[in-house]
Amino acid sequence: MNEFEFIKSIQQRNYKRSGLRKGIGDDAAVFRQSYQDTVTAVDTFVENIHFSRKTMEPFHIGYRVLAANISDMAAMGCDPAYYLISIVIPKEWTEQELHEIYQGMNDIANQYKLDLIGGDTVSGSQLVISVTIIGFVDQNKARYRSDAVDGDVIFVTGTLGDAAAGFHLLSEGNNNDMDKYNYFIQRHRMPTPRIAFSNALKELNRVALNDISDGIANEANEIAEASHVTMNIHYDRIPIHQSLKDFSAEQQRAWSLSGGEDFELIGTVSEKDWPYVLEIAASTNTKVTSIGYVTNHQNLNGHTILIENGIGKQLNKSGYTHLK
Ligand SMILES: Nc1ncnc2c1ncn2[C@@H]1O[C@H](COP(=O)(O)OP(=O)(O)OP(=O)(O)O)[C@@H](O)[C@H]1O
Ligand SMILES: Cc1ncc(C[n+]2csc(CCOP(=O)(O)O)c2C)c(N)n1
Ligand SMILES: [Mg+2]
Ligand SMILES: [Mg+2]
Ligand SMILES: [Mg+2]
Repeated sequence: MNEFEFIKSIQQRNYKRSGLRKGIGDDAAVFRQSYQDTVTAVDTFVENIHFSRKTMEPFHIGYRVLAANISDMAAMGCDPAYYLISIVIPKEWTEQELHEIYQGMNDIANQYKLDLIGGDTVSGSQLVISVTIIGFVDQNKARYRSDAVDGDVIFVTGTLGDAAAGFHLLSEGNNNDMDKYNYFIQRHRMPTPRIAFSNALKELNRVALNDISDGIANEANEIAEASHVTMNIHYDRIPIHQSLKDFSAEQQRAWSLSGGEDFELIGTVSEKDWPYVLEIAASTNTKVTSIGYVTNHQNLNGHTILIENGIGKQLNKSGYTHLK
């Protein structure tokens, strides 16, 4: 199959979004959206950095790369609508495997009602998939890392450390572990971006949000820096899955604080709005946990404090980083 046949084979027959004027098939895509703000992000997924043949089936590669991008849209409080795929394909990858990658993307795109509207296909020595995602949000309702203020409640969705546990099991586990801890493996391969929850918060005037791709130690600090506040987090309030307790205390700690790739949300809201957040959590079937509070401490602003046994210590960025 040549490049052009490949593009034809991955093209959607019908588009879901009414604003689309031109999808795949011209020099660029065209969409129209007159009254909302447009939100866009790009993330890249590289063989042996983000996944390996051992950790992911082709279907999961597609699913996971789009999930990461949808999660950034959740972190912005916006509704994702369109995506473009740039793919570098090594010759070792079969036609069948490539289609499975696209089936993975298609699966999650259908769940979140996204249209694939363009991309680029080239050959190369390593599988690299880059996704550009485009979404829409009501004017002035995009959620920024810079919106946390003194007195806010800090919350997270879901449980943390699941994806890192899954990655550990896929890399080092035996067959028994794979069955017993299938939940963690699924969470690594097929994360759940929290779009319904974050979009349902749109009635609130102010929410600070960030998604947890590198680990809460990173993302809490990103909010602290952007908002010039101190983030205070109780270690024993960080929600973990019951089965994570089967692992050592060191593993639980490393995975829940800096494992990354959970694609949960960390956010802050005023104390007054916290009961409303809990209502939205219930109505969108999303686990949400309060893990601490925001303060304004002149010399600690821009930092995160982790409180354990009543003692607070600075929690430095410790998650995954691509450049040393
Ligand atoms: N090479 C680059 N050129 C221009 N802007 C960049 C580049 N890399 C990152 N950015 C920008 O820096 C900011 C932070 O990017 P970062 O990738 O850390 O966020 P993220 O996508 O939420 O994290 P993750 O990649 O872990 O999902 C974003 O505004 C992003 O667009
Ligand atoms: C084969 C393999 N090796 C290592 C990891 C771990 N890993 C890779 S990138 C990343 C952080 C998010 O990256 P980004 O900032 O690009 O979103 C983490 C925790 C993996 N998933 N697969
Ligand atoms: Mg991202
Ligand atoms: Mg990024
Ligand atoms: Mg992000």
